[in-house]
Amino acid sequence: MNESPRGDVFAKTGDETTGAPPYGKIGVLLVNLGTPDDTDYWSMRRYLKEFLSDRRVIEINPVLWWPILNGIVLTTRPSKSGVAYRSIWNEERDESPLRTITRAQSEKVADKLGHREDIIVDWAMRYGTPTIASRIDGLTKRGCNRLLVFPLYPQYAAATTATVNDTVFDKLKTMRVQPALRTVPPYPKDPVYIQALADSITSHLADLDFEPEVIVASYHGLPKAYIEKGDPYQCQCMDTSDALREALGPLGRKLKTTFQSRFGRAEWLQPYTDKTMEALARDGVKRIAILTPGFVADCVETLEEIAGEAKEIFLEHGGERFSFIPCLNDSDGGIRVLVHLIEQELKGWAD
Ligand SMILES: C=CC1=C(C)c2cc3[nH]c(cc4nc(cc5[nH]c(cc1n2)c(C)c5CCC(=O)O)C(CCC(=O)O)=C4C)c(C)c3C=C
Ligand SMILES: [Fe+2]
Ligand SMILES: [Fe+2]
Repeated sequence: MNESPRGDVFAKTGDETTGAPPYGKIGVLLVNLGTPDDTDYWSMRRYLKEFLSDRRVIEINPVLWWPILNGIVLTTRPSKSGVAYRSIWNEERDESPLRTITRAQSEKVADKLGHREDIIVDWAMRYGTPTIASRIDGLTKRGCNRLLVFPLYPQYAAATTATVNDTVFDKLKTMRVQPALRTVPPYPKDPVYIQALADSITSHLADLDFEPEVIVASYHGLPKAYIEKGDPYQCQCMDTSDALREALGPLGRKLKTTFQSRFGRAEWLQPYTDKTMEALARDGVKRIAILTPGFVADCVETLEEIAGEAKEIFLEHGGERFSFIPCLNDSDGGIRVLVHLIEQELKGWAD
């Protein structure tokens, strides 16, 4: 670790006479939500336990939540979620799509910033591996005394963005020599992000053999109570949809916003995606396309819940054509968004 009392006096490329580590680089750390290491009961349970023990995610009093989590959730949910993960698992690499795509994003962003020898790009997961702490250790060992953390969420929720930042701050608390720190803020209306979404919709629709009557923008849900406590998440999702509608021109009139992935019995943000699928089909809508603009990478929530389950619901209730528009992932447009935001946040550090 970079914890020598010599701190800032290290030479840029390391000190050959004393063996002091290199110094003077900027670390960029992309962080997504996380993912289980495997789909069996115990791997799923370990992952869900870490995730659902996070007080930024489940805000119920822990004395009340602990017996529910250990008595009900962790006995039933791991098997159910394991089935969902198995249906989308990347068999070739034996890992979840979220991990494959996040790694690819990190590698492509590193390529794009390759002309900058002082920048090192890496990735981590908030839950599961690679951990944020291990990757901060890695970056500081490689000479990063400045760190830009990028929580991969366009819209801010305490359950996602804040918990990534908390974990970074917790790691820094343990370090004698801390790197200087910046975090990438949410970017719900960023023009490069909005244009990339609009382009991905128009190019996807151009390849379809049908014209959708409705285009659904489905965001991950959040308990309504969290919004009442101050999360700007719902407003930021609406901001994204409004900006996207404008960027799409006349096609934008077809755009409808919904919220997916309700968890537990409390009320979550509405309209719910699954109920909307049913209602649209019952109202006679036959053809839809659906995108998930709040997800930077495809994952179980988009590939299984939307491309799988939501499609089934729509078709079962009388819909005829359904097309899922993938996340921006490591597409040229997706990487352009990430690089643009990184360059914007590095101003003054790396111009
Ligand atoms: C994109 C933003 C996300 C918000 C906001 C969010 C809030 C949130 N999620 C849960 C519960 C679960 N989420 C699960 C998976 C999951 N969630 C997000 C993103 C957001 N979550 C992603 C990217 C993923 C996919 C991870 C992957 O590996 O593919 C799961 C696990 C899957 C399952 O069992 O269904 C749960 C559980 C809560 C409670 C919450 C807000 C309070
Ligand atoms: Fe989630
Ligand atoms: Fe889900």
